Amino acid sequence: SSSSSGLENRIFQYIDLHQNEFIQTLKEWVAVESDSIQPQLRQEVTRMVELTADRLRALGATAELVKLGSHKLTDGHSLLLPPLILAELGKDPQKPTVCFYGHVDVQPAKKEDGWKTDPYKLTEIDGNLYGRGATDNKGPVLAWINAVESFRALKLDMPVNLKFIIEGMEEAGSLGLEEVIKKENQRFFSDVDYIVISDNLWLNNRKPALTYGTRGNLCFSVEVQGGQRDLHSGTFGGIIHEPMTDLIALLDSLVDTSGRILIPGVYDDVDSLTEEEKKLYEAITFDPEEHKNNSGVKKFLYDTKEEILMHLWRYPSLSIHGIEGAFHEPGIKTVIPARVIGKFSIRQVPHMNVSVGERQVIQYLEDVFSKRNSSNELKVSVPISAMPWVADINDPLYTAAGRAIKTVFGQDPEKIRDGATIPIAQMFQNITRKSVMMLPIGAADDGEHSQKEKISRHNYIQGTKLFAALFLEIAKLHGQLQEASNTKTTN
Ligand SMILES: C[C@H](N)C(=O)N[C@@H](Cc1c[nH]cn1)C(=O)O
Ligand SMILES: [Zn+2]
Ligand SMILES: [Zn+2]
Repeated sequence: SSSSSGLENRIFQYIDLHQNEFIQTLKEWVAVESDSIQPQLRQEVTRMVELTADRLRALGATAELVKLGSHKLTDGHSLLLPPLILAELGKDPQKPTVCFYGHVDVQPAKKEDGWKTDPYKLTEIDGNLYGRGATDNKGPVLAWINAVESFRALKLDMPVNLKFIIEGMEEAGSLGLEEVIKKENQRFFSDVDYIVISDNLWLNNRKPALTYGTRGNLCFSVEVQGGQRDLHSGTFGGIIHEPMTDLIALLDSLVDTSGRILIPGVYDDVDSLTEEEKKLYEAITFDPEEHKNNSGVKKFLYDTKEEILMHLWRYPSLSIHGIEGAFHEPGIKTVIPARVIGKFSIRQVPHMNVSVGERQVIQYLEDVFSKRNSSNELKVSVPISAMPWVADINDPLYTAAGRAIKTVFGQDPEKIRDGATIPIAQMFQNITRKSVMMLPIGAADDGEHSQKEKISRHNYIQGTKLFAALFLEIAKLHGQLQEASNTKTTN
């Protein structure tokens, strides 16, 4: 771009010339089925974490693998968590220290789910790189690494010190991470100035974004247990309370047809809408039609840009995700399942409280269940509770990122929130008290968690440039801040 310096142009040229190598590494990473949800794939997640640590070490970083212990599965078994990477590159006290957070685990994906390509074989079609984890989050993690690699390959001094915190359990709620952050607050995080996360998407396909808020996620497992084994529906159908019927009634009691959550008290702590906030929504560039096309559905619950964005960002939603134990194969199996587990979650918003939400939901489910006079047993558990996050957009870190975006994309960023969750964001902010920013590089149509997940070649490569430009902007900004604080002290 015309606003970039000679140094930036050299780096950008290097990145352009080496793009096929960067894509090859992404291909190798996508080939690892590092699905953190399915227990039988846990070894692959650990392998992916180790691969990432090796890559960081090849950059010259020190990378420590921190053990996170184990967690309990719904069947009562314990499973080891993959280790967490804490890595460091550079310790110059004159330079600012930027900590990058990312994850290398992925959501489950099978070809039979309806993928047109093998989800674990990165495939380029019309400039898009399809594969599980391409955008969520292996592509952005690699883009950051590629940016560092470019400085090193050109034998350029890194303008900032770097730290990396890379995990393998984000998609399962970042299990074990909070304890490490608390423990490391006085050590690993003590000299960190800024924390950057790149694990969400732009709001449209062309305009880059800076994200200052996300929703939280409170996940529930609702187990209904009848007898000890599945039964023939001809021999027992009509004379017992069926667990699945109870579960469907419970799940059906959660939201109405307009998407409103029916659990009493759920909306009590949602921030009220101010006139000032309303204006923010009016100014945002967002095309509901384009968003609808990205989703593949015929109609949204809301029509206007403002209503849609508010219901994604500042109002809670409840989604039903699945039922364990139910017969789901093709054909009919005339069975009455003995034990079924329904899974749903609430995307919480500021200033809803996680423990209050838990209590409200459990109380409501118990009330609905007791009215059914069922002889079955109900058990509700909360496997994941992730808080919503909001940051101060006026923080200097956002200024630096805005400048880097302008340099690489030639336009100012859209300042957005996101309806999804990055469990660690609010924890980082609450525990470390550092500036936290989300700087996405994926476009709105990247299809995170879907059967068409991709990152475009363009966004992957421009994203790599963006991170390189960010290092330079943070260093400049830090110099300015330092100078300003020195002048103040002298005066
Ligand atoms: C936005 C991010 N890439 C993501 O997909 N986060 C997950 C995190 C999560 C929440 N509950 C369980 N995992 C998400 O928002 O679903
Ligand atoms: Zn993610
Ligand atoms: Zn995800």
